[in-house]
Amino acid sequence: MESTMPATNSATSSASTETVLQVENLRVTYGSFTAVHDVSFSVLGGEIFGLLGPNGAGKTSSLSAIEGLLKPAAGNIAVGGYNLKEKPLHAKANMGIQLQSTSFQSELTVTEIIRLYAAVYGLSLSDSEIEALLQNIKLETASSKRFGQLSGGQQQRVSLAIATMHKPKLVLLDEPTTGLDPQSRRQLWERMESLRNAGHAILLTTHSMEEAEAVCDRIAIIDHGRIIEIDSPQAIVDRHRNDAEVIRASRKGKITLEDVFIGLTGTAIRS
Ligand SMILES: Nc1ncnc2c1ncn2[C@@H]1O[C@H](COP(=O)(O)OP(=O)(O)OP(=O)(O)O)[C@@H](O)[C@H]1O
Repeated sequence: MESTMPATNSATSSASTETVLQVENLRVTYGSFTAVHDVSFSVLGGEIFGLLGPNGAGKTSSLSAIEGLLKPAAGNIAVGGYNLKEKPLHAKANMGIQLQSTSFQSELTVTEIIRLYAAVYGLSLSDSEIEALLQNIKLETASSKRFGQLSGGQQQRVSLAIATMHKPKLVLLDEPTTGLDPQSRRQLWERMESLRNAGHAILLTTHSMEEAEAVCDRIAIIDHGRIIEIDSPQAIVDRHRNDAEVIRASRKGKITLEDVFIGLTGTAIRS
């Protein structure tokens, strides 16, 4: 079993001591197939934590279990101190889940969608609060545009704003920047960092090593449903820079996180 205690490193300096998400011995099965084997990790307030892994490694299955969308075969998940099994409503009230853009009604305007989801969270937002929210995501001039008319980056910003409007302790993002251009990706990274700096815990899945290095304070590399490394990106690179497989994977004369990732998970294409 991996240690559930975060390693100490300079990248986690904004992290608080509050464990916002605790995952212990999580197991997810589909029939007789075990997709996630005894996965354990924790995420602190003020920390961005990334789950990295090849296709089919078990990232989405782990996230879905944490979101309460699928029932784990075994293990414990606690959010904000509330056990998801025993206090599901309390645990879920502490989570903000970024929905895919396709989940939103494309014919509604941005303001209508924000009002709709505010109501779902039991929030009543005044016009000036909605205006402030739109300003915050630089969409003040797009309030009456239909959601379907927004660019991918704008849709992602609305989606993240909705996921965080009830100020959840834990924010869950499944491949949040896939398909975005570099400008939109940078803006989203800045939003994540400001959430982190405001004390939220952020758990994201990503295939991007660049993203992991740029924004994640710590990462877990998951392969075949098991965590094989957990630490800050730099500490993981430093720990494996002399591994023969990592040196073999190196392409640019210096060891990158991607080289370590390939060295640890292999070069075989996953289904
Ligand atoms: N509903 C399902 N029924 C059966 N097997 C499933 C189901 N969902 C996922 N799996 C399998 O579980 C394993 C983990 O899948 P999961 O989607 O969690 O991986 P992932 O790391 O998110 O992959 P990707 O990067 O491709 O999104 C894979 O082998 C996948 O085929």
